[in-house]
Amino acid sequence: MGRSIYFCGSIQGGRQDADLYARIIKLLQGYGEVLTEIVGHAGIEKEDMICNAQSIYDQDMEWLNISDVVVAEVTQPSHGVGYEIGRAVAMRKRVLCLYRPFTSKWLSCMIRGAHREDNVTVLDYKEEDLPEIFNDFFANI
Ligand SMILES: O=c1[nH]c(=O)n([C@H]2C[C@H](O)[C@@H](COP(=O)(O)O)O2)cc1CO
Repeated sequence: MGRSIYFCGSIQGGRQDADLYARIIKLLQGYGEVLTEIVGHAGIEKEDMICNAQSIYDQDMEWLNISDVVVAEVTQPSHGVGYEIGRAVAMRKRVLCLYRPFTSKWLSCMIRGAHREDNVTVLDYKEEDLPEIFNDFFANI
């Protein structure tokens, strides 16, 4: 164990999948410490109103830096999630992007096209597949 996991999910991009993020975070906590647990909290977008964007950015970049692995739910498009993935790739982090294809959302080619054998994995998934996906993914990290 002892891994630090940076989980990315849409906040200002739309909170339609917030409950799913909370369930994913719970599963991920079986594999390490999730630094960005707050992404699954109900009411976070309202909390943000009273917070400072720069301090959130600075904290998140620090967490991204120290993380061992990045897991992103990318179905709901989000500037912040796309930015975090781009920075994580530049830092040569191991990145897992999870996309649910059976929705009306299309995945950006800047995410789909980032898939590489060695460090970036982009997977189409259904929620019921997650335990097996995480078991396989974390077996090598
Ligand atoms: O309050 C916040 N706290 C925070 O950690 N984030 C980070 C984590 C999420 O993975 C990502 C979401 O970006 P966005 O808000 O553009 O959808 O940005 C984003 C916000 C709000 O933009």
